[in-house]
Amino acid sequence: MAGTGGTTSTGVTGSRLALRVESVSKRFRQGQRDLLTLDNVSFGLEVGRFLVIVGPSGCGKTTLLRILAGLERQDEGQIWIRPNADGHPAAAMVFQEQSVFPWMTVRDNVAYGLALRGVGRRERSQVAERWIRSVGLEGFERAYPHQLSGGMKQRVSIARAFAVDPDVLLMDEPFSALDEQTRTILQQEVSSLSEQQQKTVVFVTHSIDEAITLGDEVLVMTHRPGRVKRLISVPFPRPRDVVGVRANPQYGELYEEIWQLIAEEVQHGPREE
Ligand SMILES: Nc1ncnc2c1ncn2[C@@H]1O[C@H](COP(=O)(O)OP(=O)(O)OP(=O)(O)O)[C@@H](O)[C@H]1O
Repeated sequence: MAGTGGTTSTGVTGSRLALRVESVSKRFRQGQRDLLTLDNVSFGLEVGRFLVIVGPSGCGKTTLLRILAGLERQDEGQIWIRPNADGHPAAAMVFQEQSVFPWMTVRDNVAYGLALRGVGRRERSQVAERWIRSVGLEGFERAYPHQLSGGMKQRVSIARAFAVDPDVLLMDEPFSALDEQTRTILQQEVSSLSEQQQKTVVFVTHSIDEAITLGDEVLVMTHRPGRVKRLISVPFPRPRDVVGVRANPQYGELYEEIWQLIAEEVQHGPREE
């Protein structure tokens, strides 16, 4: 099927690469055997680009993100993330589950990563309060997570990730547990904030809609073992209106293209390993 948005090369050679994944494979021990989860995955991403990874359940999306975050180690291949000159962390992760600490106030949750880096109390508070405002939680600085809605807790997680000023944001289905309105509002905020702050983002989702509305590029993975099936450019410029983009005729074409790619994988099932 013809690509509506054009297929990009997995071997990006631009001089401003933010990260590169090269021939990465990963096995997990399951019972008596090693299960190949990621198989020879390679792609590159330029600074400031928003990459969304989609693929059938269990194809290794979270595993790939965890490898990028340094939480898991690949068996083969290499990961390169542009070194950060000012000592800020190269990458920060926003998880699927609400990962805020229930015993900390909103301010302390947002400042947590800064405290780990040894930033002084005064600066921590200033930075945290700025990010609390940016994600629309002004007035809730002293609130505890149990006093917040699910959407508000995810805003805290997002503010915490931005507050440490990482070059790369790794987001694992951060909106999957939210209602549609809250999800749309947070999609717009993450799209706008990442664009304003020139962050490079790797974002995992099950939603084709979310992939197209947020992504500059969509990486479609195969069924387990996960491989790169297609890397698709989304032709909509940013800053982007995440609702307005759905009215673009190319949105429907891209949706159909990505749906077909995933459906092929789901129908074929896992490969021999
Ligand atoms: N620590 C682990 N030990 C053993 N197997 C694991 C471990 N982590 C992941 N796996 C296996 O690796 C495979 C890929 O898991 P992963 O969570 O990366 O997939 P996914 O594409 O993110 O799935 P989903 O879309 O359902 O969230 C699954 O078969 C899973 O059971």
